[in-house]
Amino acid sequence: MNIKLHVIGTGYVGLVSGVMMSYLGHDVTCLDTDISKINQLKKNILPIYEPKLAEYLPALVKSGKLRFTSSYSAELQNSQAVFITVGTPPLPSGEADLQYIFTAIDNLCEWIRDDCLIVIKSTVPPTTCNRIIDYLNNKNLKFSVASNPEFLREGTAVDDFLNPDRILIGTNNKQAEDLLKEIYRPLTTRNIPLVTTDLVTAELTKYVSNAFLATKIAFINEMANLCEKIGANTKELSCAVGLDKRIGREFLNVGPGFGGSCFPKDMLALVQIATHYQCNFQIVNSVINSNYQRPYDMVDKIHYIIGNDLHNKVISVLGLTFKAGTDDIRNSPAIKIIEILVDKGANIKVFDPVGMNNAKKELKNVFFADSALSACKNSDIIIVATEWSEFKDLDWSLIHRQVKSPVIIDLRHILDGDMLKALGFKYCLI
Ligand SMILES: NC(=O)C1=CN([C@@H]2O[C@H](COP(=O)(O)OP(=O)(O)OC[C@H]3O[C@@H](n4cnc5c(N)ncnc54)[C@H](O)[C@@H]3O)[C@@H](O)[C@H]2O)C=CC1
Ligand SMILES: O=C(O)[C@H]1O[C@H](OP(=O)(O)OP(=O)(O)OC[C@H]2O[C@@H](n3ccc(=O)[nH]c3=O)[C@H](O)[C@@H]2O)[C@H](O)[C@@H](O)[C@@H]1O
Repeated sequence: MNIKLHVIGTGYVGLVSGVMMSYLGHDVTCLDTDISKINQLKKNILPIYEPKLAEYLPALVKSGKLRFTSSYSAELQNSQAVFITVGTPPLPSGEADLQYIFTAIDNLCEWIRDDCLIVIKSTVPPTTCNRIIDYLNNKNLKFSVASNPEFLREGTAVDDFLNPDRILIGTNNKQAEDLLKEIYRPLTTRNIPLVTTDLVTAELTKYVSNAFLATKIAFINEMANLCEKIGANTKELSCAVGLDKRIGREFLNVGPGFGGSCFPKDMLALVQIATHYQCNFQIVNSVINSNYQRPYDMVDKIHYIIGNDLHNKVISVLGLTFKAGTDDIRNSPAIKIIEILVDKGANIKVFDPVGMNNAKKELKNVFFADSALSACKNSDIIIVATEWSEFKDLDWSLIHRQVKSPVIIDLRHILDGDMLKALGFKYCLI
């Protein structure tokens, strides 16, 4: 059965969810108050870089099953469910800022029909849905509210949407549950697990999942520090440890620390939630502190290799986004490392295959090269900060001839160290 839906917010989650729910057969209107984004989308231009998404957009728009708008209007009266996917950034305290959620709710209420289901897909602290219900009740409005947290990752969002490990829906009434089950039926008929819970359990599950994944990363990064001192091979260690099914290989890749718009903010929000309920979260706090320290450790390593005085040193940084496959630089460890190095007086040359435009808005006093090769010219040290696969395929022999000093520090463990050493590079891992 095709269902009429609105998706509020066309960011990394809203746009993917809107496009893909339309692909599942529903009639979807994506609404964002950012007019420039909507104007681009109306011309079939994606305002974000997300692999595969562009393959779906034009045909769905042409078929009339996917529409874009920048205004809350009477068109909302057609919708049976409205998914809210606006941002929930951290306040200075770390608590999630819910202002965008409540603004969206205020705007919606004027238009949606009485039986419309409001679905919160944004990551929100437990009890938020109940708070929304109380807020609506105080205005004498009786809309149903459901929680449907999203687990997709940037860079693989389309595949993650179509093949999730689970779909999670939190509801407090059967009609809401049934409608959400119907919306996801094209996926659940393929045996994708659908978990139903109450509202607060669904909301908390999202934070616990992100916190567990972030903990795995911080844990292996800490172990990598020991590997380096002892002379153990971190990559082999991660593989061997991860082969234990109880542990699992995923999220054991050593790197410069976790970044992105979610892990860092959700860890802070979880601590705030725990504190509110007088729970002392020692593990989560340690993970936050350990990850905060990580870029500084990376800079110490650079000092160790090329000396304490960074003035007159040319440092080439390959990769600016918080991970490969996205143009998102929010909380990117690469950006943090560069900022620390700039403060120390280093000359920084940078290149990223898709993140340059976003980085230009953020980074000051660095040289933006137009290719990886050009970024590496006359370099004293090359830092690989994001795991873009194209960095593996660079002409390293040519780069070797053009650097001042042939040193590479591979923060992502993606390059072929033996090949680079054979070319004459000093190849360092973390
Ligand atoms: N980025 C990701 O990969 C994932 C994010 N999440 C969660 O999803 C939520 C959204 O995250 P992103 O998509 O990254 O955010 P984003 O910042 O990319 O997009 C949010 C969008 O909402 C729009 N917006 C804000 N207020 C609005 C309003 N009142 N009406 C209509 N549009 C409005 C903004 O213009 C923006 O386009 C957050 O809670 C996040 O934690 C969950 C899973 C994955
Ligand atoms: O709530 C969210 O926003 C999303 O957050 C993460 O997705 P995302 O941030 O897009 O990307 P990840 O692949 O999880 O990477 C996060 C960070 O951890 C780092 N990472 C990841 C895996 C690893 O083994 N090592 C590692 O350092 C990445 O480089 C990146 O900086 C979760 O994986 C998603 O399930 C969740 O929906």
